[in-house]
Amino acid sequence: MKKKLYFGSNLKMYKPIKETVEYLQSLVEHTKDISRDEIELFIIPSYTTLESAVNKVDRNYIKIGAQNMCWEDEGQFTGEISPVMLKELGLDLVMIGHSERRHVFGETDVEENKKVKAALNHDFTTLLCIGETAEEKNFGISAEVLRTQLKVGFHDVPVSQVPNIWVAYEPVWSIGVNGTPASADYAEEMHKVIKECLQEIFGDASKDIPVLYGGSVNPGNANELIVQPSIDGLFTGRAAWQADKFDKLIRDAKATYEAAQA
Ligand SMILES: O=C[C@H](O)COP(=O)(O)O
Repeated sequence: MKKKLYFGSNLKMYKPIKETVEYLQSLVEHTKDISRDEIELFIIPSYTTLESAVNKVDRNYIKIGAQNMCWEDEGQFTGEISPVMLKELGLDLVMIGHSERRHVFGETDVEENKKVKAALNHDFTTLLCIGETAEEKNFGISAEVLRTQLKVGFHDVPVSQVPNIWVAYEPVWSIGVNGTPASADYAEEMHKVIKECLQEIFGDASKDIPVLYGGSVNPGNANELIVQPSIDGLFTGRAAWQADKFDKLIRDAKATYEAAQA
């Protein structure tokens, strides 16, 4: 059966307001003929651009999200942004536990769990990012690491909230300018581990949770990744930051997936 494909990008700490809005508007123009029953498209720009982005971009075509969020509604948390503040902007989704939050800023699985629960309780689509480091991979404990991140990250999350849950698998060693993309076989193997673990946590309801691959996705590997049975979408950084190039990557991947289903 043909599944809906998910394509998204995290803009990290790139693109100020004007550039972000132009990029989003251009991405809408490029992709608006592709049925949103067949693809889900989302972009996660920096905080300072969000108000302009939600006001100036047609969100029938693109969901817009935040890159991080505090677990408390308000309080003595200098420098943090609360779910209430993000809700006020009318955002669609919140990303939790991106590799750079975990490994540059030291966030823990327990903190990600608090954020996941807060985001779900505020009715955001909640994208939990997980992934093992190179060292963990070398020790042969990738599956154990992913299972831990999922079991702690979704601890105490009721099955009723599954419709708002997305997961991105981004091996830390595959991300960014120094990253090495995971092979399609390796990514598929890890996605299977993730789907089995989600089944343990949420039962059959977990079948509706999209699991996206991220980490040096590019025009050279997107097609072989998207045809893997356990990969539901591509979470892309650098290769998505020009609207015309991202549009082409999406169209090529979609066509390759459809050809493989025929
Ligand atoms: O959030 C996106 C990931 O960090 C992937 O970034 P990248 O495609 O530039 O490696």
